[in-house]
Amino acid sequence: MTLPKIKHVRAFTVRGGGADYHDQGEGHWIDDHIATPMSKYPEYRQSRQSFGINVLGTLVVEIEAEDGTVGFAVTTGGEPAAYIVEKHLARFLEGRSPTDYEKIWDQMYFSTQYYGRKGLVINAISGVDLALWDLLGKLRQEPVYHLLGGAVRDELQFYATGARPDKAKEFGFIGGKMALHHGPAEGVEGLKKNIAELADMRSKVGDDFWLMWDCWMALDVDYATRLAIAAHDLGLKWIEEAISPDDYWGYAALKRNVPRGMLVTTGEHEATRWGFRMLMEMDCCDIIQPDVGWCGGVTELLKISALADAHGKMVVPHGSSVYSYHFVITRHNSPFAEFLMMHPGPTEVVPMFHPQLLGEPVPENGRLKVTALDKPGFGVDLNPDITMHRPYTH
Ligand SMILES: C[C@H](O)[C@H](O)CC(=O)C(=O)O
Ligand SMILES: [Mg+2]
Repeated sequence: MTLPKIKHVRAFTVRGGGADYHDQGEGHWIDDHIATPMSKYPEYRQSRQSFGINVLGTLVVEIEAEDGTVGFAVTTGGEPAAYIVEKHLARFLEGRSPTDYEKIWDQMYFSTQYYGRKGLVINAISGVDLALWDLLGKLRQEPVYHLLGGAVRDELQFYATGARPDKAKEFGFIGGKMALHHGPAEGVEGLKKNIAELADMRSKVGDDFWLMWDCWMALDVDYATRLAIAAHDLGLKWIEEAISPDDYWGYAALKRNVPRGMLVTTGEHEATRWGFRMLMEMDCCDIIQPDVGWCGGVTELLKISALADAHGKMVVPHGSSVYSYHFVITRHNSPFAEFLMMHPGPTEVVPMFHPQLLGEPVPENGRLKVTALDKPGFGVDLNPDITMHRPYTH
């Protein structure tokens, strides 16, 4: 079957939540004194927005085929990513068949390698790749998870990330991951406060509910080791992104240092098969957490996950909403998924990329039936009520 060729690629920016989920209003749990690599500067300790965590905003990529069918995707990247898509990447798609995603990915990656490889450029490539898979699904009238090999189970199971694992337990999630609030610059006092918060939450959720810590790259190996040892009796299931994503040697040391049974996880700020290969060959962690919108998109994630499978590692993508769900349901080594609680409290379950997507499924009782994904492409629409801006054209 010959599919219509790609006619046009467009890139837009959007502000306010959605794929740039750190772009939230005041009083949100996601910006409340969370430990970061910038916490050593007291003036940037209370709020991540103070050092610019939300400067980029959301990137929307639309790919229109000759028959008028439009695939789209959202990721983090905003205006600079829109420039890269319009001025550089679009040339590798227009006039081509949407079936040629391997060649398109290869050309996007190698043509930008001299200024790309990780970060913003790979976010832009991911956005294009996801929009391409959405288009392919729409043209073939099949959900993306069919195109990835089909479901290996009937439903997705989720853990929730947010400040209220006790609420997450009530909502039926299998675990709760909290942001760590105090980093090394807050000394022993801060470390004690961290442990007290974990102890308080453990007393609320009971012994068997998973509790995890997201350290958002804020620690060093020594602090992370001391924290892990202190948290062991409180049943901490995993310690996430404890140190800089560039410090593969530190992760390998941390994995050797943590108490038996505690898992080390990382990878949400890692990209491509080559970055993840490093994490695996150096035995840096137990679970890798690629963000589908930041690691290179679905085309690259398939390679990363095959590598992880061969290394006996689980792949539990970071956030990524529907882009993660359509992948996780197709992989045996992705036994559960993350749900980022975007309600400010967070005391309600709301769609992760609200308000940008329409029809975005949310877990019920911590689960999502595969049938919730049974729509063409990624199964979501762009909300026509959001204000989109197209800063560049080509
Ligand atoms: C809560 C974390 O600091 C971050 O905002 C989200 C994240 O890293 C995750 O969901 O994982
Ligand atoms: Mg994380």
